[in-house]
Amino acid sequence: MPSLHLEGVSKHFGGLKAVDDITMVVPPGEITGLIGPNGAGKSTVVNMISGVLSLTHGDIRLDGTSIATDRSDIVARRGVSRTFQNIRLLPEATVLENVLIGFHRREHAGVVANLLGLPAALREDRAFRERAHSLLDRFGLDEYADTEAGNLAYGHQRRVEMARAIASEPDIVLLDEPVAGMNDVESDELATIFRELANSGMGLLLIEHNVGFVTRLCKQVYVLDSGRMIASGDPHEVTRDPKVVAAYIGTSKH
Ligand SMILES: Nc1ncnc2c1ncn2[C@@H]1O[C@H](COP(=O)(O)OP(=O)(O)OP(=O)(O)O)[C@@H](O)[C@H]1O
Repeated sequence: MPSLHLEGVSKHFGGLKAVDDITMVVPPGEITGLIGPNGAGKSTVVNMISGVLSLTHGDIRLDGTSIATDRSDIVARRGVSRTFQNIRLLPEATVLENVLIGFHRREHAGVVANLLGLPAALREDRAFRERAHSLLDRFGLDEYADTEAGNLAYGHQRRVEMARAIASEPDIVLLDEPVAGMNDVESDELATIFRELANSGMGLLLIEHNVGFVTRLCKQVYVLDSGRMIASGDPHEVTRDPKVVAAYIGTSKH
């Protein structure tokens, strides 16, 4: 399973260095954390990895191959998938249909075969539906398979987004604040799923405000503040680092 490397990555918006020369690794089979106060640059990092934003400097490599200039659909096809901080489901499509969209990367039968309804496409469709149901089951959503996604409670919508993100069996998945707005029971359930995904070999990058959640789950954590990487390493040590404490209570010098 490949790992993801960010090397000297920067993003400038005019004079603002939203991300400034950061280097980090997301290894396979592990949950890696990316934390930092509001405006630190976390979403900008995710947007650069996933091909939504271009880089000002630096390189992003997946298994040694640069993906830094790839468009977002290519990045997804190469095996890097993501969820969004603000849920992006098709609200009028059913939960099952939303998850089926996630299989796009693995579609082999081809667009023409699909349009003509040829047997290979039909078989693939059946296989995808079965897998989508088992994913929904894993996320405790199967009873909602035929419900319009927009009618689900917020916490359930977030789960649908995660099911869709892992439907393509990505090598790396970027989770942008997955437990925001969830209670402890819901976040514990997700923590179990995240551990299972990592145990299956997937590399997870967890972007979170909830430092306790990150500390419990991650082997390695990176801390951003005003675009700079101010600490990285074991989460228990990093969260005691005076620079990190200062950044979180807003006393860091910029
Ligand atoms: N498209 C943009 N144009 C100009 N500035 C931007 C743009 N996107 C982000 N920024 C700025 O870059 C900085 C980093 O923002 P970013 O959203 O990456 O932070 P964050 O750590 O994800 O914050 P939060 O935790 O609040 O989501 C902020 O100062 C933000 O205002």
